[in-house]
Amino acid sequence: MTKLSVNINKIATLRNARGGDRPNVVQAAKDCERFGAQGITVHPRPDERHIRYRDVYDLKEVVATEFNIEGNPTPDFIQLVKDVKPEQVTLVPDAPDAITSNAGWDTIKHKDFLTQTILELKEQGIRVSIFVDPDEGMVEGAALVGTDRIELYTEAYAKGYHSSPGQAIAPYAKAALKAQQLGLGINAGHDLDLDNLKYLKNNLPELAEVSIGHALICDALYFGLENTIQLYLRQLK
Ligand SMILES: CC(=O)[C@@H](O)[C@H](O)COP(=O)(O)O
Ligand SMILES: NCC(=O)COP(=O)(O)O
Repeated sequence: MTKLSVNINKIATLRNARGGDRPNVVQAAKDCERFGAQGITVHPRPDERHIRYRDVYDLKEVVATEFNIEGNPTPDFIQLVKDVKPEQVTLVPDAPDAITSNAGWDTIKHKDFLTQTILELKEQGIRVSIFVDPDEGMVEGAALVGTDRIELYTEAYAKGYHSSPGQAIAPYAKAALKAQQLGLGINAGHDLDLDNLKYLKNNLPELAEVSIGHALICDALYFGLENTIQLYLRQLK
């Protein structure tokens, strides 16, 4: 079974546009769960342009499914994660000024940093995942730094899917097989949508979880949040 974790960053983007509390991020998380989401993902960024650190503390009080916090492991982020103790943290090497996540970890170059950080978080009883490109060498490096899971960065897959699905999925299938052989759990995310999700799922049999935000919230404008979550869940059957 592949779990759907809804990334609610874009709900916070909308709220922040007016400075009030509409839409309410905590209520949105509860509703996503009520509508079938099996997890809630947030990716607080240092400028708090969408999810704020305060939201993460508030969400911890209500999220009843799997809470996944993604982000660059700066000292502030590490402290937040240690305070909140989510079920899963996903480490992402995004620059503070990046519009969105734009690369996976170089697990060889950052081996010492990742090893130490992952150990620190695992000691808190938190499952750790790291964001990686679909590259077998990077997956081997991920196994060496002690992570529980990897999250395959799917932007390249999403970009290539329409012109050549087979070509787009090939490196992901290889990377996933390598991860499976090394005993790593496999998550995936970034730019997944109603068009490309089923093919990804069908080709990565061990896929434990997808986190989806941007496209899902856009779809919800047209189909409503409940229907949209059901549509995504259907792609994962
Ligand atoms: C790691 C990843 O792919 C997502 O967390 C994505 O970066 C969402 O972040 P934004 O909502 O800031 O684009
Ligand atoms: N980890 C990926 C994520 O949380 C959502 O990414 P996107 O669907 O907003 O591109």
